[in-house]
Amino acid sequence: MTVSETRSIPLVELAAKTRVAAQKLGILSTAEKNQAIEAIAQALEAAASEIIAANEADCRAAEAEGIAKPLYNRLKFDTSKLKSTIAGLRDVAKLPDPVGVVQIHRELDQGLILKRITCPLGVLGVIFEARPEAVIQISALAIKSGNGVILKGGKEAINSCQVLVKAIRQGLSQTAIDPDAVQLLTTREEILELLQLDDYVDLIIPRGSNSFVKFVQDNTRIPVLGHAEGICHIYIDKLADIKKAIAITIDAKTQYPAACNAVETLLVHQDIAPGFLLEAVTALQAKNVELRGDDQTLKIVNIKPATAEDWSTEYSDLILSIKIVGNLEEAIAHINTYGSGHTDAIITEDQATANTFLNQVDGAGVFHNCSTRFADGFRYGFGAEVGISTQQMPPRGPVGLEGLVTYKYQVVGDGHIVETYSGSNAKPFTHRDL
Ligand SMILES: NC(=O)C1=CN([C@@H]2O[C@H](COP(=O)(O)OP(=O)(O)OC[C@H]3O[C@@H](n4cnc5c(N)ncnc54)[C@H](OP(=O)(O)O)[C@@H]3O)[C@@H](O)[C@H]2O)C=CC1
Ligand SMILES: N[C@@H](CCC(=O)OP(=O)(O)O)C(=O)O
Repeated sequence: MTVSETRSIPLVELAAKTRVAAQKLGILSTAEKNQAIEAIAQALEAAASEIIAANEADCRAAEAEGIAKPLYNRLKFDTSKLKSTIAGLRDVAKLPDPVGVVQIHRELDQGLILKRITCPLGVLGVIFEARPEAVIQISALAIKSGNGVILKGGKEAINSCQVLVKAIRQGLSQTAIDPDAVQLLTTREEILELLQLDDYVDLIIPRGSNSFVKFVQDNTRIPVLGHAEGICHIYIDKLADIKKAIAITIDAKTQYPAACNAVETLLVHQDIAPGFLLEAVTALQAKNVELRGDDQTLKIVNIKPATAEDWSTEYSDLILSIKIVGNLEEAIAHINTYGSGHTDAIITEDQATANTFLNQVDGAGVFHNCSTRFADGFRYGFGAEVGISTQQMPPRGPVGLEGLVTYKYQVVGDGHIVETYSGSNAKPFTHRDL
């Protein structure tokens, strides 16, 4: 039985309760929020066997449905993943509180003081794929940033999500935070309903395909922070160190092929192509990567031909397309045409070439001589991430605590009026930063 089937109240009431809980949460102290995160960590540890059993049930069902191996690996939530996710949760508790940060403190005139102070957004609606650790990471980030959250995970992870949210709410019940601050939805129908609740939900974060993110944008008045697909590239420059290039390519493709920051297309400078490709293809095939090349590549190595569709495909699997380019400009043009603004890397020992790439590739992450798989909130020191924003406006890339707060301007005077500062005798502002 799903949570929605057992839910006794309409979604609008559930969202209203989340909003009330979030309003109380938003004004709690850092210590109270950190205590709540620790209580969740302990509740998850206590529920470990139930969590693992629920996930095993999800994995069995997904296997019976013939889930692809990389997606199965993303769904699988074993003891070691649980332990590392709980460690990440405790890392979030150690991070500075993103709420109440004074970003601007300025005297406008004597006794008239402006402050810009960060505050929570309110209630977040986060829709994500079948990745159980996302439940824990997003809940922790929401709590620490003072926000309520309504979660919806991928259908394959339904049992895992239910048990995890049950444990999180159980943990919260021992703390100053109302468990209603964290809610779980389980069906697509509920998402459609959620999108209409602009009186209760302040931000929708869809993690999914471009078409799903667009669907959400087209069907809600709530602001949307899109986390869409990752068509990530690695450009192997003519002055690349071949050893580094191969190690980075293998990592970016095979370390977690279903992740959105895995590489999908390799662009290779024509001058280095013969030497690099012979070695790289052997190494990639040894890791069971299926390779698809353009006409130039096929002249050097015996792999499948790529079609035009390959350049705009996110495989989420052990498949990699390869294209030979004449120069850096061609590589940048290809990425800016077919990429998804997620993460792209250049491998080169030439700093000037690297700088041109880092400046001219338009994306949330531009990397030099390292794997695209570093695009991740935990690895950036954010403790965890809500996901990786692929939109142009901030927050962009891995979204951590700072991406979940807004700010307000606080102005304190002592009877000050604007009339004093206008007209021919206008008093000048001091505009002095304090
Ligand atoms: N940038 C980022 O941080 C992330 C990007 N992605 C990208 O998302 C893409 C797809 O990932 P995938 O695993 O297939 O996830 P899906 O797109 O299949 O699912 C993601 C979530 O969206 C829901 N959903 C999908 N379509 C609809 C719809 N039409 N109406 C309502 N709900 C919908 C799913 O619900 P249900 O399961 O119930 O069908 C699930 O909860 C990939 O390109 C991946 O890179 C994924 C995660 C993070
Ligand atoms: N940052 C994460 C990947 C981001 C993410 O959520 O991707 P996805 O596997 O598409 O759900 C990681 O490096 O594992």
